[in-house]
Amino acid sequence: MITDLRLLLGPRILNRYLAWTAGYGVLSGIAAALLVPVVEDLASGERDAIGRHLPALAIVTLAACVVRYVQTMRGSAAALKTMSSLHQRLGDHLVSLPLGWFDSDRTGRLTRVATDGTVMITGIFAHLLSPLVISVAAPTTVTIALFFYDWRLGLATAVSIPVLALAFRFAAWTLARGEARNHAADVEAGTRVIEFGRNQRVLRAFGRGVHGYQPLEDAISEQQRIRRRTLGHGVVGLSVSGLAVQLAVTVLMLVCVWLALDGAVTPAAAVALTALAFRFAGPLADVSEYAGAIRIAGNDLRRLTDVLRTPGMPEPSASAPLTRPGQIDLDRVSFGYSPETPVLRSFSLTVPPGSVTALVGPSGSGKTTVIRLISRFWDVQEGVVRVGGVDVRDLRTEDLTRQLALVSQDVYLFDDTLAANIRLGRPEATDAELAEAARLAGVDEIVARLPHGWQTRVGEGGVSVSGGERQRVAIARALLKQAPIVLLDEVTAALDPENELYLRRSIRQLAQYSTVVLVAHRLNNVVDADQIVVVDSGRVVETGTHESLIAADGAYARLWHAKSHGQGWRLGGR
Ligand SMILES: Nc1ncnc2c1ncn2[C@@H]1O[C@H](COP(=O)(O)OP(=O)(O)OP(=O)(O)O)[C@@H](O)[C@H]1O
Repeated sequence: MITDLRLLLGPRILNRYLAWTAGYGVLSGIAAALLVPVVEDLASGERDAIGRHLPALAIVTLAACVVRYVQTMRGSAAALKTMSSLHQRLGDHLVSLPLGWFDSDRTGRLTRVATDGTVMITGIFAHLLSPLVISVAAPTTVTIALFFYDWRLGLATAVSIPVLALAFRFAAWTLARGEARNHAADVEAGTRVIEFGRNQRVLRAFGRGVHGYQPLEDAISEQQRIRRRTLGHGVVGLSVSGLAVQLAVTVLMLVCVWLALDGAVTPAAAVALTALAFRFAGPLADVSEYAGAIRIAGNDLRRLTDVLRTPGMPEPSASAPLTRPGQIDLDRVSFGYSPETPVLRSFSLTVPPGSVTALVGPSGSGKTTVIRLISRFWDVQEGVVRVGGVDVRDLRTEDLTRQLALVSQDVYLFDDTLAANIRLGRPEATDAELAEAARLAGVDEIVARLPHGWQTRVGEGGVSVSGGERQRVAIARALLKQAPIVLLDEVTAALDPENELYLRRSIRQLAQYSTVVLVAHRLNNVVDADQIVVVDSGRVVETGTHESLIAADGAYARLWHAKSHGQGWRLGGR
């Protein structure tokens, strides 16, 4: 865990904090140990004796107060730094991860880590680490001091330490193991709740929204079962460690009584030593709880640092200069989402600057994958993808995204106003530019219909506007961005004639200053393209204009005729 904390805070801050905390623990142990000679001095009845150890106790107590102050301030600073840097570092790192990393299970775990996990980790400094270090440092100091009074008492204390350590380890282990199980169950239940909320429409359409959704119910009952079991195990662990502490105190008290009866220590010292034995055991009783809580927080910390250690896609420190602005090349690209199932095989394609290129082909042939590779959501396994003449791996993410505007079929709108959602493309755009993009994409019509016009919030995911309208907003985003390359991934698939009209108008506008790559199912949307690329089973099987491809009477012509006869997609005699 310390290694994980170092990764987050840097070694200097953490080591200094630990040193101040241990220093406070040692000083408070010394202060407690000094009580024995002070009590002996008082019991001696001599006036002069009072001044023998009292000043030392006062100095040590004062020093402990100062160290405690510094230690608390450093703890708060470390907690604040952790809090502020956690989300920042997590966010920075997440954007460098390939999109394949974000499967639904990981998203559920990430949600937990980014919310409860970060709070727990911040709490390590505020509530956990310092009591734990103090609970260990103070009793260790007391044990050493006890050796100075009487080696038998020191020995009894020292012997009890490994027994107590074993009991604490056991308690911490039961708590942490239980938490790991709880965490897995919480993630599963959380993921199912999100799925249930997001997919209400589908569930209701199939009559499952009202009568319950079995995977969610199963996940919740499993979560409850695991929590009950964890609670039981945790109680056993804490009881064992509590019992061990009581046993240690009893043994130490018996040794004190025995030493007093034996005449080895005065009765006053025996009373003070008994108090010291309690001082030794008191903090230890808390150790198992702190250690358990620290282990639990440590689990969260490990999950977070696991995310931070997941290698992102490598990035150069500076982007290579663009040699052919607006051009896209895929040069003998091979790619599969998993190594055993290749999706693109030696795929080559050149999209000249300022042209409109349409990718067509049967479902699952790899068209969307081409768009994703151009956007560098994944890295290719073989070959090169070039944007503006440069390998996308030689461009920094911000430089690559500046080159591209991507509109996909499943548009996500943020729960904000329409204006804010469109401005996502280019926040610094003027109001006039925003209005023009909105007009071209037909968003102004939506605005006129909404109760608060431009200021209407569209709800999470854009629930208060229709699918076709969301599509228009996404097109407006792309228009406003004025990127050199626009990628449109099956944007026409779910559009009614009115929305499609706006889309065609927008594409014409985009084509005036951008290279446009369009994945299309409806062939009537591609007839005007400068270049039509027919993709089948991850390969380019034909390239040309609508007329030349019809004349060639190949795969495209078959598609075209099949469509004309309402037979759907079919290529290469399949
Ligand atoms: N994230 C993913 N993980 C694993 N496999 C994927 C993923 N996305 C797509 N695939 C698979 O890759 C293949 C190509 O998918 P792709 O979406 O590129 O095809 P497409 O031609 O765009 O299909 P469609 O026209 O139906 O959208 C398909 O077999 C698909 O199942």
